[in-house]
Amino acid sequence: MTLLNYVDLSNNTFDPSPSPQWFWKLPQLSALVIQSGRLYGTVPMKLFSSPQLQQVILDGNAFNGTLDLGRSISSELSMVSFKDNDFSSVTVTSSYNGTLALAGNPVCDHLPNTAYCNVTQHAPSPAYTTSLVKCFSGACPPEQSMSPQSCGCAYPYQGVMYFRAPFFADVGNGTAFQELESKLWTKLELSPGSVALQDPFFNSDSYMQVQVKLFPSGGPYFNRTEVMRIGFDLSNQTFKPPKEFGPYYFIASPYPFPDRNGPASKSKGAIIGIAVGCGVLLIALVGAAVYAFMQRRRAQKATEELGGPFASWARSEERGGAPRLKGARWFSCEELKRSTNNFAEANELGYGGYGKVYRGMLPNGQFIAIKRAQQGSMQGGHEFKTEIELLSRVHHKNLVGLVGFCFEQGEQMLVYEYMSAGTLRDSLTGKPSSRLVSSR
Ligand SMILES: Nc1ncnc2c1ncn2[C@@H]1O[C@H](COP(=O)(O)OP(=O)(O)OP(=O)(O)O)[C@@H](O)[C@H]1O
Repeated sequence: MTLLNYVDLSNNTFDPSPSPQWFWKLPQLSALVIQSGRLYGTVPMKLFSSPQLQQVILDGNAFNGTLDLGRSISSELSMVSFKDNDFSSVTVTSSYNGTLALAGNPVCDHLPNTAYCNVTQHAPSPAYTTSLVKCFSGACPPEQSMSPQSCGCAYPYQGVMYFRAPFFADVGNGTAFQELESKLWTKLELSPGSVALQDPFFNSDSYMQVQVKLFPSGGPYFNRTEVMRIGFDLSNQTFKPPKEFGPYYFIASPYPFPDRNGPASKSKGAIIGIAVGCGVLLIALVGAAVYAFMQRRRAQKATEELGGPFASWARSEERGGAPRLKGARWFSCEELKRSTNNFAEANELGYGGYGKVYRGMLPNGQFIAIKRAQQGSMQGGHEFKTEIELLSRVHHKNLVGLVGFCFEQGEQMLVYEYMSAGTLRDSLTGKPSSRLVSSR
């Protein structure tokens, strides 16, 4: 606590209370600001003799009785403001040369024309703004401003300085603001005159707000390092303003670096880098497309080499490869449909455990018997393959030879040589064989 030098407790909802003891027990205190703090009673005289004290702003409270600054007023004290309190009298010695503001106290009913009671004493002159008269007139493009040093347009580093408790209330105080300008360009290592201050005013928090513009000296822009350095010095309050400005904080505006303004302002190196990168990417994409195309062609060729049925077999089968057949071939469903006139009823030869048996005729005139598996007798692909491999190997004069098979579109069909003489039973019973009904 003893190290506190700046106290601002304004606008809090404290319980109404008299002046706290610590008011005059903080040896380092330089500014005491409690506006609308619900304080009442008398103000202890000791407060004003605190050795470091420069500023007392206790507006909007309910202090009453007599305001007595005492006889040993701190030589540092320059501002005492008790506006809108209930003081009925005031005692101040001639040794005090600073500002005393008492507007809004009953005492001013008796002393309306004194400087203490002048309501407008805070703004006696127009707000200070850095002069550009030597630059004649002339407008700058958006985001640029005219430098008071070179009179040229440039991109300033700018922001707002908030002085929380300046020791003066006159926003037209040219001497103070010129001192601030000079300290800014000196401490921030800028060219003399390259600082512009604009329209200082007291905001609703009673902070003095000043728009600050700092101009580059070697061109229209600051570089990143300079912006970081200046921004750090102001934002972290490494920069110390003249004493009468008191404590402050700084809110910077974003800086419009040249690379934000589009590709035209990008460096040559960056453009070359981007172009090379795009070229490499394009070559890689073309290479990938050619490779994919070649792979597809190879896959198609391999499929064609495998042959229709075996390719189909390979697609539908996970286990095993194409069947190894002897003298039997693959038929497409379409081919067998045509040969039986779309499996016409008239071409049915019989019905066995496997399913219906149809008579058919191939385009070369060969008759065939087609055993078409019905739903219940369908085998797994692997079993079907094993069966046709086995059947294709069996050749005997008393056995019907396997001509081929069909395995696609959910069909399993075995194609045999057609026995025109019918079955053994037919021969025994003397039943004649049926006439072939062909689609042709
Ligand atoms: N190669 C063929 N040539 C002419 N007709 C045939 C031929 N194979 C079968 N058939 C006819 O189809 C009918 C059914 O034959 P299929 O061999 O399917 O029955 P199956 O003799 O009961 O034997 P399985 O029970 O093993 O299927 C036979 O009765 C016959 O009339």
